Amino acid sequence: MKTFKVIGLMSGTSLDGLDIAYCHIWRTGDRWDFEIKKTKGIPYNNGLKEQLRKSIYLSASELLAFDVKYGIWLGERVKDFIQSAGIEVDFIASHGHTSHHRPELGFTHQLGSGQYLANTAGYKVICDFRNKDISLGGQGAPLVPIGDSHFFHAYDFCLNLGGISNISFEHKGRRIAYDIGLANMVLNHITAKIGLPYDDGGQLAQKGRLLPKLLNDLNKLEYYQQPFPKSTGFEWFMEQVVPILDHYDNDPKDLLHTCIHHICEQIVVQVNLNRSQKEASMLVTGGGAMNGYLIRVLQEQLGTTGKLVIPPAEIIAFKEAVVFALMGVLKMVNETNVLSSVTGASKDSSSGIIYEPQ
Ligand SMILES: Nc1ncnc2c1ncn2[C@@H]1O[C@H](COP(=O)(O)OP(=O)(O)OP(=O)(O)O)[C@@H](O)[C@H]1O
Ligand SMILES: CC(=O)N[C@H]1[C@@H]2OC[C@@H](O2)[C@@H](O)[C@@H]1O[C@H](C)C(=O)O
Repeated sequence: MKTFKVIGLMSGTSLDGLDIAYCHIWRTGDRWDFEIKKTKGIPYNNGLKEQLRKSIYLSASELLAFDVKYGIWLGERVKDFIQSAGIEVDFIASHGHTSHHRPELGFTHQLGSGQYLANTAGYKVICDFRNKDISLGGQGAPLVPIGDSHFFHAYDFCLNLGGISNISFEHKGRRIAYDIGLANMVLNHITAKIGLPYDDGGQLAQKGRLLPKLLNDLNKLEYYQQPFPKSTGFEWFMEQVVPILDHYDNDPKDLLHTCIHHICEQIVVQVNLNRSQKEASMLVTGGGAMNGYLIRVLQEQLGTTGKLVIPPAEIIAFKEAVVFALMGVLKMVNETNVLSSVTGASKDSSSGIIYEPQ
């Protein structure tokens, strides 16, 4: 069976930068397996970070122009990566960067023109992995659970602590997954006010005190009561969460401390609801796995029957890029890469649009 040599590209909601993962991916029985060969994280400079953050407010023509510009930027970064690594590549699978995500209105949009990316890098590109699922009535997110079922099925739960937290697990033979709610997006929002990109290791949060009223206000957010399938993101954060935070003029340490307790409480609610056995292992990835204080609070709240597994740094940071590489492979072989059990679509799909370099 062929081994695919693929570059996966991911730019997540926390806006820290572009993740590039070059992997080998091959079939083994009913599942697929992977090996990460080389990775690179390219932090966004402040200008690009702001442009991406504000892309939701652009006019239609500005958005389309930025789509092209960012597609070319992706292509240039990948071209440099391939040249300096001297690697053989079959194709590029690109998530892009989500500017708009409104499944209830029937659309989602990831920036980074596939055609311009293909032309600039000089390789075939597969992108736009979310829209087909939305057209089938799904949330178009989360998509990474297909990777959990192939690559990380040994764990009872997979938890990703990115800008938003999401969880994935098997239930009666079907994979279920959804966005739980807040994670680094809210923590970064608080540290931005004191000029820090993030709270390294959760050191500031650790020194803070709990604000019970804020904790209660956050726990009461309507999103937490919604049944899955569900997904959320930046729009929800800006519209529902920021107005709550605006009422609190407290020491950032106390805000961070309280938000970490809130993030962990919501995770534990979901784990306890979906635990089928007393002992449960949970793989933790995404930048939040580097937040020592958050992980400590989560472990305390889960108790001794919940075993958190923190994988090597490369998996923590690049798991999503690796899974988009897998999604590209599955599209190329016409196998399911979006699970309707996760997204709520009317059927599974093999999603992604293919662009040949011109
Ligand atoms: N050493 C650290 N200490 C505390 N937090 C950290 C550390 N390293 C990374 N983070 C947090 O992780 C964030 C990046 O996480 P990640 O790259 O998983 O998010 P993302 O992929 O952009 O989000 P999403 O998966 O929601 O799209 C940073 O913005 C920061 O908040
Ligand atoms: C629409 C969108 O970009 N959603 C992201 C976002 O960031 C985390 C969470 O919200 C998740 O639903 C998703 O990303 C991951 C990669 C996913 O689809 O699995």
